[in-house]
Amino acid sequence: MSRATLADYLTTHTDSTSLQQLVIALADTSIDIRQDLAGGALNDILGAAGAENVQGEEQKKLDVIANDRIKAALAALPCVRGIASEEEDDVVPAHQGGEFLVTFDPLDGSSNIDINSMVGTIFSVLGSNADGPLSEQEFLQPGRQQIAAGYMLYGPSVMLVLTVKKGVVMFTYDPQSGQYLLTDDQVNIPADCKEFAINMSNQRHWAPAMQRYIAELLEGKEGPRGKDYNMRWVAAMVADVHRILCRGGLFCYPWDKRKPEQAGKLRLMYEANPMGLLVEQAGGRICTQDGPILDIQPEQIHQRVPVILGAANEVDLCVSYHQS
Ligand SMILES: O=P(O)(O)OC[C@H]1O[C@](O)(COP(=O)(O)O)[C@@H](O)[C@@H]1O
Ligand SMILES: [Mg+2]
Ligand SMILES: [Mg+2]
Repeated sequence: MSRATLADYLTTHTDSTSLQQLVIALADTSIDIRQDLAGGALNDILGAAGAENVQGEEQKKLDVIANDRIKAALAALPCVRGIASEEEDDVVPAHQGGEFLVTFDPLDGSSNIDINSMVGTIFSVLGSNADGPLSEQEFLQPGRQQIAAGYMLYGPSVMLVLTVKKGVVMFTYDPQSGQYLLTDDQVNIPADCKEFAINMSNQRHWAPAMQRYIAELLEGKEGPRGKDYNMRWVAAMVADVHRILCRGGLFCYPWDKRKPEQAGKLRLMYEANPMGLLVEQAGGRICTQDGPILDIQPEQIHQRVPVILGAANEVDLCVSYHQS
């Protein structure tokens, strides 16, 4: 059976050759990151890098390696005006005449590296008409304005999942041909589900509305929801969202009272917005307890948000509990 390559898909689904080049460049970096990961301890990629990122989180060696690979690949493209990364303190200028801004989480789920479990790279593409020196202000666009978004998932197989706002498609890396080949063009998140993902160890710290919503799921058939729910938690948003794009479900990373001043754990520009565009393009929903994430006007590039995403009816119900 002959399958479309990533390049074939891009040629037929976007008129912009520069966007095509940009996505191909990101795909190419994932092949290098895959090689880094494949050697594991043999490649000396495990463990801490010995530094913290701007958000005070310990950087793993692979956070830094992946960040440097993606930064170098994007900086080489004339269409890229600037980048913002979870692992960079400030926005990084590339080419002043470039039309795209790229934000990314070079390695999501980095606590999984040392246990040889799933990780990924998440990216978002925004436009810019600005000229003159790059500013952080240009990046502060609501998620709905994204031009494209996606992720590469490094699991038993390597996958690239993409939206150019024409639905969501999944490609699987074929080591024999060295190409990403189209393996799913019918990605859809059903409105109802029987599976949820949340870090239950934080339960006692959540807002009462979130505690009530999850408690009712746990009551199963005997409770108000009248059905049993299964639970999963990979500790890498990229892998949890991938499961939801494959077989439905709900994912939450809510606000918690240990750090009341911090809106949530996940990053708006590197995680929530790109995943949000994918989820909405697949028919799902993504919200904070107050409403749609893709409508949030960002105030700064490293901003965090609480996240409730996946099956539309579950997201709506969970949000409604916070409003009563
Ligand atoms: O360890 P916790 O609190 O369950 O958090 C897991 C969450 O943290 C994250 O790993 C954060 O991502 P990074 O690895 O990019 O910092 C999410 O992917 C994931 O959902
Ligand atoms: Mg992350
Ligand atoms: Mg990361």
